[in-house]
Amino acid sequence: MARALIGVIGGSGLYEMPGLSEVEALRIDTPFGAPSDTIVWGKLQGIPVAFLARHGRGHRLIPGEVPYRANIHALRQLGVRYILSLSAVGSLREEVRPLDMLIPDQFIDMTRKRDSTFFGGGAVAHVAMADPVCPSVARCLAQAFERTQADQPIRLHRQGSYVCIEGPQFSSRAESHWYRSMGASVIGMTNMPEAKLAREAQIAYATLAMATDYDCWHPREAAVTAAVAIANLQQNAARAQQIAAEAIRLLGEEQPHSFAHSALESGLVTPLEALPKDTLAVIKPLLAPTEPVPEEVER
Ligand SMILES: CSC[C@H]1O[C@H](OP(=O)(O)O)[C@H](O)[C@@H]1O
Ligand SMILES: Nc1ncnc2[nH]cnc12
Repeated sequence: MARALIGVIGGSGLYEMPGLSEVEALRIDTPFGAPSDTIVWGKLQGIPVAFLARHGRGHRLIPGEVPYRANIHALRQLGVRYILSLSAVGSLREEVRPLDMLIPDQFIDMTRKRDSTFFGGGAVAHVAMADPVCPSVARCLAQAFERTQADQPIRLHRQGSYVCIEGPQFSSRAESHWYRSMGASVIGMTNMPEAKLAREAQIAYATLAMATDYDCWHPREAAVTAAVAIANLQQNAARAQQIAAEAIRLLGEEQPHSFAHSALESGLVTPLEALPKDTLAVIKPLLAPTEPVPEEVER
């Protein structure tokens, strides 16, 4: 089986990862069904990368239909240690202007009907989510932002809370004001339970969020529409891909240890020998330590 160090999950408007060599399309099966699409494996400057279009190429899956468990399980089967998530978001703060980028350091989960754990079926785990984002991966994204050229003055915000709603409808004005009152900076529909599952799979996770609109709270701006969000995202897509590529290079060079990599050491409550056989088969790939990738990568 192919191995990858870094998984890139491309969101709305980001259905491919340019610049990969030795590309292969992988169909990976998981106990939770198929991922959103084939996983595109390739090397970027010698670093093995697995790219997955969150909504499928052609944008076929609404946020609630994205098979989050299959996506994370499949990336983990490939040995992925770091996930870069690329996402469109609405801004809930005046200072986060449309086209700005933000690296969330917190998530608020307002989703209602998504499978959000690999555990159950006789296996109990409670992973820590106090700090859901890996600071090292977030730093690499921020450094990558600084190092890539912008043809327009886009600003980066290095922290903020991302509130994740069920969707697919955008929020009502009352909800938008409520999320602002919670202290959230940006709003989206996909990063939960993705970030929770990444933590359960012991993968370090961070998101590059691209503001496309002011949702519907702003007194002087029109309420968001999908067409406006996509149009604004398209303006930023090439830059986002450059940032991801540079972050991959930085992560590949540094391969930082993350507390996410040992999340189950303290999180798994049921003793391994007490796990039902079928359940063990499902979670075994999550428990295996992920190995740093040697300089000369073997496949
Ligand atoms: C088309 S705008 C709404 C859509 O975009 C975001 O998805 P992603 O995080 O995959 O970029 C948002 O969460 C909605 O799913
Ligand atoms: N305003 C918004 N609400 C939820 N998801 C979004 N993605 C982009 N803009 C959004």
